[in-house]
Amino acid sequence: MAKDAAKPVILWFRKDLRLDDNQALTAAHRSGRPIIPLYIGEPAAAGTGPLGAAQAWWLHHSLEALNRSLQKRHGRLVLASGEALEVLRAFIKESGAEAVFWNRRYDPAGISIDARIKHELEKQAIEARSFGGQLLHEPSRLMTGNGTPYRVYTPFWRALEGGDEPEPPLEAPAELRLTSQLPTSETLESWKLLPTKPDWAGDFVDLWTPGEEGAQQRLHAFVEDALEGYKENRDYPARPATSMLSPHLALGEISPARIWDATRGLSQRVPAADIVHFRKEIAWREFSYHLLFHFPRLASANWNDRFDGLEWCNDSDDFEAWRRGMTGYPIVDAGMRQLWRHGWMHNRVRMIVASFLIKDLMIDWRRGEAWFRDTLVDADPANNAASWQWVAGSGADASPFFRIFNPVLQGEKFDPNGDYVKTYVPELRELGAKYIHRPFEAPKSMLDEAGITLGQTYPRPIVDHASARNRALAAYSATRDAA
Ligand SMILES: Cc1cc2nc3c(=O)[nH]c(=O)nc-3n(C[C@H](O)[C@H](O)[C@H](O)COP(=O)(O)OP(=O)(O)OC[C@H]3O[C@@H](n4cnc5c(N)ncnc54)[C@H](O)[C@@H]3O)c2cc1C
Repeated sequence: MAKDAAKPVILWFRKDLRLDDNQALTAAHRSGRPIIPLYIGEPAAAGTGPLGAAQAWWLHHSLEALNRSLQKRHGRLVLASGEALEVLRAFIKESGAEAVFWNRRYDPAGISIDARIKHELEKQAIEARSFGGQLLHEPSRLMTGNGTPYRVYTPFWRALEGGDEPEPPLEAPAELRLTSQLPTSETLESWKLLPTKPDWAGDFVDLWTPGEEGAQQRLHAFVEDALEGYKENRDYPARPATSMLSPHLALGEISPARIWDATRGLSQRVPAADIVHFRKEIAWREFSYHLLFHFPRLASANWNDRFDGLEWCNDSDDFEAWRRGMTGYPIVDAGMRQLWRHGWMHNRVRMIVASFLIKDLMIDWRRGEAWFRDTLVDADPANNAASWQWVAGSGADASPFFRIFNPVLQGEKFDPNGDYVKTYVPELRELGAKYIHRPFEAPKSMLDEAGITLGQTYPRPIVDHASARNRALAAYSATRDAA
């Protein structure tokens, strides 16, 4: 159907808060039609679920940054809240737009909302076009030889690595033709995305610069300074060794194709092993989305239903101690406090704290997943659920349940001098490396010298790891027997 080139196209931003490598934006630009850049605050009840508090902070700043980028191109972002279809219909009516373009999202709720919207708009003869770009490849692009989805990471990675290269990223259009009469926007302040009393996000700004410029800077700095040595260093939480791009990816301020592209042509300078290992992590994100897309129940149900019979303890005091970083295991407490302070946690430590919650405390992985969803600036429906299920042992290609991290040995291996612990658990700062991960074994004289009184200035362990491990293995074995 021929469309009137003077009629605007609504560019609906979602988890793609960028102008760079934005397929929907480029298509809207190339259509020659004036653009209405729109972001819709969709209510949790519409199916998308509530936005986590930490990510709400990020979203506020990211929308401001996107607005600034649009202002540089003589436009601005229009904000509206409500059910997406209703909002789009109102804007279509007001502006006379004949088309709506967006980039696809791949979480189950997003998919069903978008499918319905597309159907309804097309019924009204509105052109509704969706594009890729949140992932390197569409989740159905890579399938096993039998045409079924992958359930194991390594063959998935081989298919990704051996298949076609991702499409080269698109440059942001230098100029944009935006409608001269933009519809009225709600104010960002009225959305109340920022915490007020108390402002627990005060330290976030020390670490993060939301928005696509911040994402590009982070990528550049990582490729220049940390990619070399990534394979070895990435497991040590005290080293600034990983990209910290996850929150930027979560809201689409940078595309995976742009990141992938930045790792091309570096083989003269950076060992291939580091480049491949970094790409493999990007591929874990692809794999998580592949799983969520093909097995939507991954988000909330045990992927392996054998785990449905596992008897959880779900003790509320233990859960609270874990959330607050007061378990008496320094590496666990450091991780949980890093999460409070910066809305982010190092991957190695995420694995340790998740294992501790699930196996040492026997608390259902879904409670941990929900807490992470609320507190992580990079909360991501696919990565979060897939990773929690990976640690629990209930997921696809998961770590076996009986592989239970010892929080002391993990700390000693990956934070040998205790630098990471000392950053986030200052009350242990004066303790030497020998006992920093096991203060409960330190001689009293040494604790006195370090100003530590166990049970007062720092907690005693809330569980004994060896007994907790036996309890977990017994619970697991009972499930197996029942199966
Ligand atoms: C219990 C648990 C929960 C997690 N929840 C999330 C989450 O909500 N959001 C999230 O983005 N990641 C999650 N992860 C995965 C991982 O911890 C983070 O992606 C990573 O720490 C982000 O730091 P980075 O950007 O510096 O990673 P880098 O090491 O620089 O890796 C680059 C990118 O690759 C992807 N990536 C890296 N590791 C993984 C992984 N194990 N699984 C999937 N993708 C990965 C991320 O997109 C990351 O930004 C979780 C891991 C665990 C164990």
